[in-house]
Amino acid sequence: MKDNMEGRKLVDQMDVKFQTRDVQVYYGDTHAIKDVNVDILDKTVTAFIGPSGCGKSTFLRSLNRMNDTIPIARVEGKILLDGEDIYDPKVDPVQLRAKVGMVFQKPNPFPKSIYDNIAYGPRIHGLARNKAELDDIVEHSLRRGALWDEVKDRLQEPGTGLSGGQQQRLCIARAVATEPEVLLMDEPCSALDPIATAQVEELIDELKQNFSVVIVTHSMQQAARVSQKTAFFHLGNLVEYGDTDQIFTNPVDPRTESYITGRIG
Ligand SMILES: Nc1ncnc2c1ncn2[C@@H]1O[C@H](COP(=O)(O)OP(=O)(O)OP(=O)(O)O)[C@@H](O)[C@H]1O
Repeated sequence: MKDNMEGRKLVDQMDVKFQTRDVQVYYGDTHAIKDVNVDILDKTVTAFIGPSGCGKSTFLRSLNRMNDTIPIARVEGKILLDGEDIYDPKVDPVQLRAKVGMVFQKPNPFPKSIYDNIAYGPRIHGLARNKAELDDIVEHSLRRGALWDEVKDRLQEPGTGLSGGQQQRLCIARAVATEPEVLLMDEPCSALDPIATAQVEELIDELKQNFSVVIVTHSMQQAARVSQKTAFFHLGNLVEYGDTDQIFTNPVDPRTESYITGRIG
């Protein structure tokens, strides 16, 4: 991987959320992720870009062990979150996913009320001692999801009755309700119209004040708008990682340049 470290200030260890070292992911005999070494920063939006099938989602899912749910998937190498190996047998994947939340391509609210969509995670993780505390978490999370004003008078209505963009903000609010440290987003706007996309992008910009956000996107415009760091993947390799401005204006690797200028992908 060509990492343009020259001139870049040395990153303080405190700023690093994930360190990945020599990460490989296999699906049976398919080697989907090859030797990926990257540091993902706190309070930063990192975009994963690259042509279809290059491994963006696979690598994203390895960061909260969602690949564990795919029987033929195998992860090798080290993935450290705040210095702790997330694949250590002592780590409970359910607790890990509360710390490393995920938002998917298609909004997927539970078939429950708006309130219960948010309250579900805090209830199972015992984050509220009583109803008043749970109410506070629900309100705070919906505010963080930029949805509170639109739903505060209908919290008992089904989450599935909201518009697509509102459902996606509900899913983001649900993910933040368990007080995660990282939010993984796999093409979170691909099912949304331009107005809902703009709202979610604005929200991502706010979320980075409190979280490390990693977003997979097919839209280079979106990567350029929302992220400060960009990682370009190609055929399972992390080809280039650096400041988003630099990746889009002055890529080091010819494969990155071909992709951003539309010659591959
Ligand atoms: N569940 C799975 N079982 C077997 N192979 C898989 C599975 N998921 C992904 N793959 C393979 O792993 C490789 C990487 O796929 P992945 O979905 O991570 O790429 P991607 O860059 O996210 O693609 P896209 O942009 O199209 O979503 C591909 O060759 C894909 O066919």
